[in-house]
Amino acid sequence: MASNGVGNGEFSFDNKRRTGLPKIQTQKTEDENVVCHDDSATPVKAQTLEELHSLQKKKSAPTTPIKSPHVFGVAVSEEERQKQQLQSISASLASLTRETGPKVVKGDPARQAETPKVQRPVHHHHTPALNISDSGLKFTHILYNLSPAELYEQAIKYEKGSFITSSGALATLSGAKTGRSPRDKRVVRDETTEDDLWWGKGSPNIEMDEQTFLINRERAVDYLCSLEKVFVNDQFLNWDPNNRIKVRIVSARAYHSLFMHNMCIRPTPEELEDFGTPDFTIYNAGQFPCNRYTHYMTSSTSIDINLARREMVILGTQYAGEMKKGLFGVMHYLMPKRQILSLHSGCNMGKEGDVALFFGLSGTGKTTLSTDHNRYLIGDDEHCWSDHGVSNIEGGCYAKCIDLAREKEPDIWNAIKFGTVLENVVFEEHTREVDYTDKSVTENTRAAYPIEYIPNAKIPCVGPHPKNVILLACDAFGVLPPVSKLNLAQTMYHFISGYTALVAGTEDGIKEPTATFSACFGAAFIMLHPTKYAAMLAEKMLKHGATGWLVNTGWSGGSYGSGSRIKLAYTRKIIDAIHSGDLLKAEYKKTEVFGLEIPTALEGVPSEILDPVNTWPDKKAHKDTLLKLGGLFRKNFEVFTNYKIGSDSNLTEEILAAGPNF
Ligand SMILES: Nc1ncnc2c1ncn2[C@@H]1O[C@H](COP(=O)(O)OP(=O)(O)OP(=O)(O)O)[C@@H](O)[C@H]1O
Ligand SMILES: O=C([O-])CC(=O)C(=O)O
Ligand SMILES: [Ca+2]
Ligand SMILES: [Mn+2]
Repeated sequence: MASNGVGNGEFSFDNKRRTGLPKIQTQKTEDENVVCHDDSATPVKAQTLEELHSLQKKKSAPTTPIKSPHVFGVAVSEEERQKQQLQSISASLASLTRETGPKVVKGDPARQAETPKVQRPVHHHHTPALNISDSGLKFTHILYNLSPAELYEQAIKYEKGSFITSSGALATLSGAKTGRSPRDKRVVRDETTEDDLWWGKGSPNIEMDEQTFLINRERAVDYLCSLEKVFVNDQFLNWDPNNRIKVRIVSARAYHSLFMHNMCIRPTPEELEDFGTPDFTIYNAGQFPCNRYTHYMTSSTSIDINLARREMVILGTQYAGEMKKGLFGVMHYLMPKRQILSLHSGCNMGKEGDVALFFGLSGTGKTTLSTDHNRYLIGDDEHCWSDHGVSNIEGGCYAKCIDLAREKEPDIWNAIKFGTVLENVVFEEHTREVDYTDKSVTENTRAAYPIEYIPNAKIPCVGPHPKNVILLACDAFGVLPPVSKLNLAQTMYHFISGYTALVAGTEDGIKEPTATFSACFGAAFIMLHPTKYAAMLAEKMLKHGATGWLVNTGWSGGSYGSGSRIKLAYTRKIIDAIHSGDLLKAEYKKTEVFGLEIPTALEGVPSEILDPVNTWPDKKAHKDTLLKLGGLFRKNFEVFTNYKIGSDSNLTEEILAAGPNF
């Protein structure tokens, strides 16, 4: 026992010769001149609590002009600029059957002090009383480009299911829909889109007419204008400054506003001053259903795109991903018109400037694998490839959270902090610790965060031409090799096929994997025929000498149920070897049926798993499954056999020959 004089079962707090707690000093000591009187504090600069609170805040940046604003070279006053901005928002919210837009005013109606006293409509001219609706008699309060902190307050105060989690993220519920509704996505078919777009079997563009669009638009706008307040976000898409698109998002929920704040590119205060008229507008009236008696409406949900009007209307779903992916669809139309390829892919860049693209359907690993601590993240989901290189379309990431673990995905884990929207997760009531394994609300739990929350994000999110094009498939059949090197024709074959096999609904016990084929790894978002995008990709890969790879992030050692998912650590080793160039130099052999070139050895990955047949205990079962998958690929490709890809019929024939052979 320590020789501090305290022994025999007694304990002490330190090793000084003391027998008990230090005495609390109540007497003034000589060297300290501490005064403890209540009246010693500096006087309060306010007479009332209200006044005191008003001292907390100073005017914030977005409404403060940085430089004197000009319109057509003529200086306009700040007051005039504010008026123009409100006019623009009122015009966005205008019903098409009434002469004027709603009266709009900035600020939260609950905070009267912040609401300007101007009770004067934006449009001064006298409008016939006949055309005024009830919602036209009142002001619609505009919560314009609020900050994350302001949006947190709005969400927590007014939206059920909004909570701050222990790491500071905003937990929200998206309501009845916890995923996208592709069967309710419609596009207006008019003279232009008739010829431009891909219609009919296999196309994601379900048609609607202009009139029906206007009915739904009116329904959304009337709903939004009937509210006390609406959120308006003015933001950008695409980091390529020459091909940037201005988007306006009008929504009823702080959740939607914060989600888009994170996912689109955030304008600087200066950029906001010059914003002007948006190129595209979303009306998100997600809480309000569409009218089933309206032509074309097959459910209470409708996501409607009108390219001519440059508008999108959302009714009957609050899932925020509809906005993100709806805009992606728009980019899939606008960018190819400018000879720019739009891609459903992640993208990152090595220290040497080597860029890699990661294609794949939902859940195959775009976000997980592009978020790589040793590389710069350009983006996780939506990119453009132009003559100048790649650019991210978005300003944020949207990561799957199910079974998220700090050790496996540290950068994503750490990005879930203040400002991040956490959708549909379950958390401990008291500590607010999120349980990422809990699927009670949905398996599709998600985190949306600004890209700069990833420490090695490449800002601005642009990079040179890709060196590697990695096609990801989560093959729950367990027959595709963990990695294969592809020639150009094979890359095109697999790009057009867009294969993955996930296992749905784990609750009801083991289910058969179901193959999904989604052209260009994003058939739900493309607007033109898949061969148009494929031809552009082939041309770009050839021109810039990019190498194609097929990586199976799914099963090994058997199909779902008997085998297991390939360890993320192994997939990361494979990806590292692609980036470093080591894999290009490896020794290869060809597989049966799919004719894929697979490496015989790769550092950090057990050699036996590189050829799936080695990992299957039942060789016959392996062969049967391989043939079954080959058959599914073949059947899926039938619809493409009559199309020419690019100007070269040689490439078309090569692509057709690059599929399974048996
Ligand atoms: N070997 C593996 N490789 C990649 N991801 C894996 C692997 N094993 C498990 N996973 C898990 O699979 C999921 C991949 O999802 P990810 O968010 O990357 O999908 P995504 O391709 O970005 O889809 P979306 O387009 O829907 O956002 C993650 O939850 C990840 O942890
Ligand atoms: O859009 C979504 O909801 C999520 C996503 O990224 C995808 O499905 O590709
Ligand atoms: Ca993703
Ligand atoms: Mn995606």
